[in-house]
Amino acid sequence: MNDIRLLKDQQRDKHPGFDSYIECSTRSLFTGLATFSLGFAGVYFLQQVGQRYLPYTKKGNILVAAIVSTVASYKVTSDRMRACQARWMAVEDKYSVLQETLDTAAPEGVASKEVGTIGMLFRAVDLRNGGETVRQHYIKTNPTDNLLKWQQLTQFCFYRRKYTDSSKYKGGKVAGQRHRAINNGPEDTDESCSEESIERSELIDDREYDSVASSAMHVTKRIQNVQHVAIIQPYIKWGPRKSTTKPELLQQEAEALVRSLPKWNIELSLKIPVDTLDKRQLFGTGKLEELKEMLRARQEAGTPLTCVFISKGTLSYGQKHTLEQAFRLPVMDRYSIVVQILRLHAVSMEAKLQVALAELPYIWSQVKDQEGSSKGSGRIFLSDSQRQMLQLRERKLRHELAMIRSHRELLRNRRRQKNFPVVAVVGYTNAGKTSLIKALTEEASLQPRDQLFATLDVTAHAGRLPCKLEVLYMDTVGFMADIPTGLIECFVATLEDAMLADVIVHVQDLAHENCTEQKAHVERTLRTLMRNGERSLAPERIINVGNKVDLVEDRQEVITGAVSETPNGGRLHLVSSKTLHGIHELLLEVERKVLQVTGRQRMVIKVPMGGQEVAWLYKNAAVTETAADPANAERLLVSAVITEAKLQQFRHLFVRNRATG
Ligand SMILES: Nc1nc2c(ncn2[C@@H]2O[C@H](COP(=O)(O)OP(=O)(O)OP(=O)(O)O)[C@@H](O)[C@H]2O)c(=O)[nH]1
Ligand SMILES: [Mg+2]
Repeated sequence: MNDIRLLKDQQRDKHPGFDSYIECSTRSLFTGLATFSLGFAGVYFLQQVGQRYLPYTKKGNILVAAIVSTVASYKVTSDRMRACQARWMAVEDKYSVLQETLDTAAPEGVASKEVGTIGMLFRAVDLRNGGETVRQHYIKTNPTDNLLKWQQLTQFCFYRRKYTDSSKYKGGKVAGQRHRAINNGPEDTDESCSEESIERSELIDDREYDSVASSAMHVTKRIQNVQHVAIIQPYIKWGPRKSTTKPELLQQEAEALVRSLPKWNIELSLKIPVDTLDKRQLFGTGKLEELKEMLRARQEAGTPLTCVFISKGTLSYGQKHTLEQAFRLPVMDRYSIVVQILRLHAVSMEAKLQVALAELPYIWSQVKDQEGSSKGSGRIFLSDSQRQMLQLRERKLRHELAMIRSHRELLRNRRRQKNFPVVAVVGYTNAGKTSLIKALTEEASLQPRDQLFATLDVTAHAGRLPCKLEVLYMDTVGFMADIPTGLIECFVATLEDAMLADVIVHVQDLAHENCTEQKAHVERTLRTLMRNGERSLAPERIINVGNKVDLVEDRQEVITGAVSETPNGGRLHLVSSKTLHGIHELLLEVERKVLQVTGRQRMVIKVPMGGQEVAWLYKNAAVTETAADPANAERLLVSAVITEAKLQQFRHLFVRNRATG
């Protein structure tokens, strides 16, 4: 008995529509039974009424009634059962939109657990007829897709299974190369196929890992399907754990996170007061019932919800499980939504590896919660080999990242040798960091986007200061409050460059209602980062910039408020990266700070025409202008920005030589 219950629980976990399917089939059977009884009684009665015209015996009457009612009951039951199956299929489809995993118990033949993209289709239906049902279902649910596409997809599956069967963890470079070629399409096959890059791609494109990750977080690599999301922002109304940020603003941020994912539509957005964020079902029983009812009513009214986003940093396994059972929809938290955004926006290999590493603490915490809270059944329960896979993956990711970082260190040293002053641009996500760098450097290729975490790679962009000195602006990953530290820690290393920069520009979004809180959060994080780093957050290295001033021009109180919040008498530079208002003044300030912090000075040096001095200056200082000396035709006036050390060297090499010579 207990075994059956356990089996049922497992099925429930794997198939969210299981319960309603059982319910629906039971109803169908009873309806069939009722049809039989009523049909039998009805036909028998009619025969009795028409006895005069139907001259056969009572036994004959019973036989006719039994045949007619059996046929009717069979028809009703089978129609209803088919409807139940169709409903289950639809529910499975909705659920599996977020989970591309495939039942490991899939029968031999078409399916393999390596199949990713169409895993959800395989999962939803019986495969025993070689995928024919799948094909029918696919064509029915995707009327715009043709058979060709279906064939391509199945081929893709077969190839993937064929070439990825030799486990990536056992080596097998050739298999890996093919796997990668298939995975990324032909355009990627030209890429360098060095051992390192292949190994890194294998780490990123690991189907076995993907199935664990998608069941723990509901995240996927390829966001192809439209999602209909209900956002619920819980907030503590009273007490010491009450957030300093207004719930409306938290809710807005949650909405902005969802809007950062293409094809994700917000169908419903609510903020709900709670006593604590730690309760197993998060909300009070009455509230939970109300929410369940509301979501159900929405679904019935034709709003096709596909997931619920509870805007809390991390939900424990127990909370997630309870809420998923209650809502009958996948539930995501801030961590998993941010991971989904990061997966989407990660372009460089370093960013991809970092996102991959950022996912692991979450999966481990869910496994730990699950083991602590239940008997161990359920979706993300890990087998021993999956645990080993995760541990090995973590080690490999750390190793690869360390390699990339040592390369980054090399680049940093090279930059130092070249003596480029570095200006890091930091700030809350979406504050306009990329836009500001675009305005400062006039680099057309930069693409600011109205999305959270649009920039995930630290990139350097050359720009010229008004004195013609060349500087490097570093674009960085944005900060965000209420993101678990485990997630951001992985990106901290990319911020190392920013922390070691000569000058730090802190961009603030003046048009954002929560500007003050955002600023405080960035400063807190910077202070923590600096504590671990080599340099301090001295005020002379910081330039505070109030961006998007064009959006608040008519709201003087916003500007006055922001200016008065700037600490230690520091100035807040009001700019608009869009209209370029205030950009020139900001450049002058960057120049002033760069010269001050790096000990550089602007000077005009008289050197002999055609001498070694000019070449030396070009190599060791930033020459901004040269002109003939009006007082002496044999001399040249060289305007340069030069460090104190280089100036001493120049004096030592040329001035003393000249004096002695
Ligand atoms: N009106 C106005 N919009 C701006 C200004 N600066 C940036 N934006 C807009 O703000 C949005 C975010 O700009 P980004 O430069 O991508 O912001 P970011 O800080 O780099 O964002 P992340 O990389 O996602 O952290 C874009 O839609 C920009 O067009 C400005 O001065 N005025
Ligand atoms: Mg950016």
